[in-house]
Amino acid sequence: MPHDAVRPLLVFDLDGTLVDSALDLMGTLNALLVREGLLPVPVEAVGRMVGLGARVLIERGLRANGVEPEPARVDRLFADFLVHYGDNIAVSTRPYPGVEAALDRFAAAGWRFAICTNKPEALSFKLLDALGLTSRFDAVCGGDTFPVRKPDAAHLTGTIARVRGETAGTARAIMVGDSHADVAAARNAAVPVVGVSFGYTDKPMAELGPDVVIDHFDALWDAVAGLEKREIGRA
Ligand SMILES: O=C(O)COP(=O)(O)O
Ligand SMILES: [Mg+2]
Repeated sequence: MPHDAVRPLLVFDLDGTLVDSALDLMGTLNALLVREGLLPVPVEAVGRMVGLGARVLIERGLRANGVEPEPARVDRLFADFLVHYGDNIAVSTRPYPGVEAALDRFAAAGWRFAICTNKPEALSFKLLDALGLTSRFDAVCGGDTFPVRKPDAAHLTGTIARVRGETAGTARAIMVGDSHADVAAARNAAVPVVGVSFGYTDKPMAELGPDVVIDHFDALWDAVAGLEKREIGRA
């Protein structure tokens, strides 16, 4: 197996990419909205609500009710969100079909894995623990791990540096994500990106401009092989 610093690395987004968490995320949002005397939002709205972290999710839930989000109210609801969602984080949430088989296949070929998510870091660990996935990842970096988050490149490059060390660079790292924030972070960091078509986005993934789109985790191997070939051709 090659030296750690040059081992290839898959960096996964979490919500809508590795795990289908829509019911639990929207369930917590709706519990909070109803508690505030507001209307719940339909689960189908997940595509235009999730992707920029819990705070933005709460703001969008308030706006969907025609309420301008005041910072103090968002702070209070964010604290409630952490508790309620933390207690219900894996009621319905499961990995997408084929995730574990794909991880097995890449791991057997020497790949390492990391998570770069806008979900708060503690909740990300809690969810991965509940699903028995934590040990698969060499780094789990949430929306509050660094001073910036996706779509900022530094969230992705910081995640890669956690795995490889500060000086190793981004060669042979590939991002896998479901939203605009993922594609933009990857582009900003000059890292190739696989877009999944089954996650949470208000625009079709193909329109967000990833290098390649997959419809199922079974297609990830060939998609990554194609990107690796292209990168080698370019080097
Ligand atoms: O919590 C969110 O809004 C999004 O999380 P993600 O970055 O894992 O998609
Ligand atoms: Mg996502």
